[in-house]
Amino acid sequence: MTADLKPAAAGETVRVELEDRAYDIVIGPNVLARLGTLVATLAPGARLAIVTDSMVGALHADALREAVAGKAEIASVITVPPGESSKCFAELERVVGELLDARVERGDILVAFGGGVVGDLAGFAAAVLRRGIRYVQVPTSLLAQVDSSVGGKTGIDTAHGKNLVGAFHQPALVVADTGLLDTLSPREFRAGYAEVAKYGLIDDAEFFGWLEENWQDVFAGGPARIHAIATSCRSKARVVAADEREGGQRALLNLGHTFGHAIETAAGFDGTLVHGEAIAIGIVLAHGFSARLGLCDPAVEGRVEAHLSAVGLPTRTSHIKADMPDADGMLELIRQDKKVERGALTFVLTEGIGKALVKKDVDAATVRDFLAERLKT
Ligand SMILES: NC(=O)c1ccc[n+]([C@@H]2O[C@H](COP(=O)([O-])OP(=O)(O)OC[C@H]3O[C@@H](n4cnc5c(N)ncnc54)[C@H](O)[C@@H]3O)[C@@H](O)[C@H]2O)c1
Ligand SMILES: O=C(O)C(=O)C[C@@H](O)[C@H](O)[C@H](O)COP(=O)(O)O
Ligand SMILES: [Zn+2]
Repeated sequence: MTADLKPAAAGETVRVELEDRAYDIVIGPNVLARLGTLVATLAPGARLAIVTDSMVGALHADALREAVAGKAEIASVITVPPGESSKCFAELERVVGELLDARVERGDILVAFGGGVVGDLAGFAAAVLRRGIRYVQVPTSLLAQVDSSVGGKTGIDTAHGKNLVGAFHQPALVVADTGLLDTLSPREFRAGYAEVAKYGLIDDAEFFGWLEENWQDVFAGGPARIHAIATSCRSKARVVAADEREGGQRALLNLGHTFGHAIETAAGFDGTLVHGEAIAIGIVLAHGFSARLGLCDPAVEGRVEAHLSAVGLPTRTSHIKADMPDADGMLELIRQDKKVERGALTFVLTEGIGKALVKKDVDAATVRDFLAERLKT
């Protein structure tokens, strides 16, 4: 462990600079204990409505109750089933109904206590309830701590694809207690790691190199893990502050997602393939496709795949399902991507490690031919 990681061991606060909607991401071990004080400062007298999933609730709801005891009243605790299938209209309707039953008011605060599924669903409920109430993200998975709790993308999936119904609604605060990750399954930790590696691949080759050297320490916990989470949050906060609604450079955070979301949708939202795993495959495909278009050296894909595969992530569709749609079927799913403009495809591609770029007007037939080849591997 290098000496420069020591200050981060105690944690760090990252600011998302968004003028009157700026907020802090408080990162570190035991920061959950500060939640009551932080919320009472943010909104004195506000009641809290907690949204969680049954896995996180069973493990950590008591700690959350303790953290807010005497500081803020809990109006309601709403529990959804764990997993991607909860990001749907039916669960949204149920959550909103329970919030209204509890007479949660505009001045109250919703607390999204869970992984990215709870964060996206609860954030969307907060965006639409009484035309918008404030919410606090308390992310409990690695993926949620490094990505989904920051930036205000909220929403649900439909049969047409991922995140197709939603809203931009920034949280008022993010409290990422890194100690909560100790109960996360190795599979879910690995899935979140795909989004950590993504930040290095977008624009920070040094961070990617550091991950290649130190990923085992990140998995083990301690200062390296906190360093990886804080570095990821700083990176995302910078991009979101510069382009909140994805008019331009925020699309870089979608590296691996055009292929990845299509693969995740094709696999069904049943847990066969979780988001981070689909993104790992999508990241490898994005690098391979960049090489195919002559944007980068083919060796780059090999380096990326070697790292993701070393940590235990899937990197090929054949690892997952025998009955994936064919290349035409995948292309149809890709056409639902939110970056499509006037029917033309946009991909986040790369010129090398840490050199991602947004490429518009990508030829659909070239994508189909590339996929036809790759879906066999
Ligand atoms: N809004 C965004 O910017 C953004 C960014 C990335 C991903 N996402 C979305 O996030 C979702 C994926 O998030 P995820 O990977 O956190 O999945 P998730 O919310 O399904 O959590 C993964 C699993 O881990 C469990 N879990 C969470 N925290 C735990 C803990 N501390 N201990 C034990 N178990 C725990 C959950 O119950 C669940 O079973 C996807 O829907 C994806 O689209 C959104
Ligand atoms: O915050 C962003 O912007 C991202 O693209 C982060 C992604 O990791 C995340 O999966 C996001 O939900 C994808 O957004 P979408 O707009 O492509 O649905
Ligand atoms: Zn993602």
